[in-house]
Amino acid sequence: MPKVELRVEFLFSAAHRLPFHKGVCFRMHGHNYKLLVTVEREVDPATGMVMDFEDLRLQVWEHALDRCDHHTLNDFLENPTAENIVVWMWGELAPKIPGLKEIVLFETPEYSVVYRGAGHGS
Ligand SMILES: Nc1nc2c(c(=O)[nH]1)N=C([C@H](O)[C@H](O)COP(=O)(O)OP(=O)(O)OP(=O)(O)O)CN2
Ligand SMILES: [Zn+2]
Repeated sequence: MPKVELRVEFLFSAAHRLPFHKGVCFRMHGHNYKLLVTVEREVDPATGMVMDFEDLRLQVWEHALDRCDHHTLNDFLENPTAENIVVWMWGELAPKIPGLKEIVLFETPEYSVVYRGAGHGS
């Protein structure tokens, strides 16, 4: 069966401060984050789906976003840069979501990070 990438978009809000930042991000502030989660699997011939979009949505909220949305990220990440947040999310989601392929985290509409797991790239 063909492999297809399935992607779901999420929006959440969180507060953070960057304790090692030399600029204004040292101070507590917030972002409306956008998250794109991609799963790649073979299409199930019985359902015609990689997985149900709704199942992926529920799993991402349960395993990662419920900890983040309307919370202070410094409560569980020492230095919650976008890079550290996306790596933390990967660690939470990869064991639960077979075929997790890519996570993209937008901290602002212009600034984003992409992570595909430790085995990807050099
Ligand atoms: N490589 C990284 N650089 C920066 C990060 C990061 O996580 N990784 N984070 C920040 C700050 O969190 C900062 O808040 C980023 O947003 P900012 O540039 O302040 O843009 P805002 O939209 O929040 O504010 P405006 O003043 O309205 O532009 C910095 N760098
Ligand atoms: Zn910030």
